[in-house]
Amino acid sequence: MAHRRSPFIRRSGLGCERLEYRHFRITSTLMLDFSYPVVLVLFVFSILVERYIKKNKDNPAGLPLPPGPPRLPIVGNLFGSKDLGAQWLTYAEWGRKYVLMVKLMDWSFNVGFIPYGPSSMHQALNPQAMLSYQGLQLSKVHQMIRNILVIPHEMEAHLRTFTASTIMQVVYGYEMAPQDDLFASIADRASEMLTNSFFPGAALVNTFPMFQYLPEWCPGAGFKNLHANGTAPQSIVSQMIQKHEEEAVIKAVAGTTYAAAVETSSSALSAFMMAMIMFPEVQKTAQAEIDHVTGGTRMPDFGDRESMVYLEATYRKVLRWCQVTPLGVPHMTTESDVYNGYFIPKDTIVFANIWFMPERFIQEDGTLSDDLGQQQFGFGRRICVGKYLAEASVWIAMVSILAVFDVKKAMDEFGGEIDITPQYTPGVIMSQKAVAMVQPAPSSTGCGLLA
Ligand code: HEM
Repeated sequence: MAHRRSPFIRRSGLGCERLEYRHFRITSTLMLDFSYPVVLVLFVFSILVERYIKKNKDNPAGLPLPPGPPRLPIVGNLFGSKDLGAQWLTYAEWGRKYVLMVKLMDWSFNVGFIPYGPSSMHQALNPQAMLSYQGLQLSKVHQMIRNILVIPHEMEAHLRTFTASTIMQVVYGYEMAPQDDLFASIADRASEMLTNSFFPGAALVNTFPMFQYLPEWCPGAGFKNLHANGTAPQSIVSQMIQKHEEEAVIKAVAGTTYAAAVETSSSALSAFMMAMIMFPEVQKTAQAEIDHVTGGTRMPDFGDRESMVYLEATYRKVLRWCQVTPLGVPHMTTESDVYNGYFIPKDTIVFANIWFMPERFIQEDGTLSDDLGQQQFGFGRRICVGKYLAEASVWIAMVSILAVFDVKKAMDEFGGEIDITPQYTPGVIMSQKAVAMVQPAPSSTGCGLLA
């Protein structure tokens, strides 16, 4: 039976490289003695033989691979996506055609991107711990509001600084400089490389372990000094040091957390700004609710969250409307497995395309599920550990911005509104380039509320 590979299921890039490298070496030796066509035939033949032997060993029953688009020898469907900038579109199309992907979610993949034992991280980010960060989050969000007021046209930078400075404090206990922080810029460069390297087609290493190769000067390496002089504020890193975790583990956890947190949270906030520009009536209703709860005389606080139903609905809708990680985070099978009669080879990379599947909110009996739209934080035991922190940060930023500003389209030099074309960046985390402008809302006293 002809075996075709599912679009969602790709061989590990590393596995392919090893295979190609081995054959390439054989090829180059043979090229000294034979003509090119002979070498080519031998090359392809050797691959087929190796695959046949391996397939029979791992899959003695000869089960088929899940259905998928036609694939090329060696590279599989590496180049199959015609939307390399928006892979989730192609994968959604393939999903409808070939696989009901949501069912694959039930798998228990044992993916170990990072040595994830440390309980410190889970303790530091669990719902109870969130109370201890509220003061920090409020101070960071108020700083952001002041920054927006001073330099309103650098909106994206302000959103990013807000998320980065909160995370730096929580993870490293490090107070970032208000602008151009050296460590933040180094960490951002590393994060950018990481988020662009998830897809098997990407040129860079496609898994998290790259963080263990980060040079000493990257965040994660400075913690020894902090510890030595005993002045480190409480943070995930300092707690791990106190528990005598291994240095490599601390680095991996800290670096991963920073990378996982900053881009995602600021992307969600960009989507919020975009939504406020595109749906001004929603903005007005949310602002009216905020003013009703605060009386327009103070900044909103976490204690107001339960009273702001419309804002809560807006928050949930924004996160669903613009899936920050439309393909989730790829997981890799550590063993060969069989699912619904299909053979899933070891080292297969599996994507969960969560980009647009309304069906996930409908139960088998046709009624709506009580899913609150949280799939953007992943699934199963590797679900986003920073979910509660992210929710609190994104919510407080949204409510604070709306309490103080009206969000509008930016103006060009002739005073005309600049139209918005939502654009998504490729990679594992997508973000929108919102062309936004803010001005103090008439209903509030602007930054006077922060005094
Ligand atoms: C809107 C913001 C965020 C979104 C949409 C988001 C989304 C995700 C997703 C989809 C995953 C993969 C889950 C899976 O493998 O199934 C993930 C993992 C992770 N996230 Fe987040 N995240 C956000 C914010 C944060 C924050 C603020 C932190 C840290 C404070 C964080 C830390 C992590 C970590 C450490 C992992 C890896 C967990 C593991 O592999 O076990 N994330 N996130």
